[in-house]
Amino acid sequence: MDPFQPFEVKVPGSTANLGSGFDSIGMAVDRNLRLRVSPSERLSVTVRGEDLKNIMKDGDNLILEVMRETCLLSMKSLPPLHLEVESDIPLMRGLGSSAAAIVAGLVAANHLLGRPFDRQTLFQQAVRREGHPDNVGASLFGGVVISSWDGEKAYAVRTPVPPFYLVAAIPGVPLATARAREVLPDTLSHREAVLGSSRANLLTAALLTRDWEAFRVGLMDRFHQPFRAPLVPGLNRVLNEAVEHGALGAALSGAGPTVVAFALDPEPVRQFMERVFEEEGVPAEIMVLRPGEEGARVRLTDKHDRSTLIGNLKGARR
Ligand SMILES: Nc1ncnc2c1ncn2[C@@H]1O[C@H](COP(=O)(O)OP(=O)(O)OP(=O)(O)O)[C@@H](O)[C@H]1O
Ligand SMILES: N[C@@H](CCO)C(=O)O
Repeated sequence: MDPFQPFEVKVPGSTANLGSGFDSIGMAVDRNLRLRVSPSERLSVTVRGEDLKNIMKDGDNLILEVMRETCLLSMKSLPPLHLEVESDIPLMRGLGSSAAAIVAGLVAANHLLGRPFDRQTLFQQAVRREGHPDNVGASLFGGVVISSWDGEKAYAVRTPVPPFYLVAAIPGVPLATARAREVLPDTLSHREAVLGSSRANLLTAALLTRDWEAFRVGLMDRFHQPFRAPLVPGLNRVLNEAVEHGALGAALSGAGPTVVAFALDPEPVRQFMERVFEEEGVPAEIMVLRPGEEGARVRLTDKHDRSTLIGNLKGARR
């Protein structure tokens, strides 16, 4: 591989499902993972933040794994390089941290390889790696992405960003997606499936037309939230009461435990969410977010850009 100029990949986090759009609808949010890549004599990784340090396994991590796999698709191996990872996407909270890491690894490796893969190909790879298309679609393309995956091929349509805020209650305790998927049933009755899919159809139309009454109803999910509610204190109260406090509606964000309400005026909803989680005795950070317009981006950088990160983790595997 040719010597390369240092670069940065910026990838947004995301909220997936939006209630009834289970494993299909994702929306980018204004929280980002930044991956800086520069030439080096040996492979090393620097991360910022305790959360990220804790997920390094023997100096290895998901981003590196994906970069290696992507290089192998081109029959190349990863050159020695230095990676710096910084992220304000909370880990294992339902805001798409794993999808952002996967997309960052794919986009970075593709850049190093001279961009042999187009975005559609990267999307297919990302979906395969994540196991569902909603978060990775939003992280890669930005905006609201509606997709479908049959286990072999994924289809995605990017739609315009809605004008609302997201009020997110992010509990202090993580919930792994794998755990939150274990509680889902293997089958649903035909009646339930028809109701669930009609809600998702309504949700899609409402997002496109900004019909907020249809949006409220469309958010009401039959596919996952009823089964995950016992794992997420505060969820049912927010789902049932947020509208009375000015929200357009509410949903579990991704696999949780973050609960998100959508609002044109976020302040009354923020106060309501703060109260709910306090009364439930669940420490949670309440954040007001905006949908993210931009998907993953590469920017060439210089040495100066790389001086801000701390915490060198040595011994990354080659
Ligand atoms: N910046 C990162 N670098 C390396 N690995 C990461 C990074 N962010 C997340 N991961 C990996 O993703 C895992 C979290 O994935 P998980 O699907 O459980 O949570 P999430 O993606 O935050 O939530 P959700 O999928 O519900 O939005 C972490 O344990 C770690 O292995
Ligand atoms: N659609 C996924 C998103 C979380 O990664 C789920 O709800 O399990």
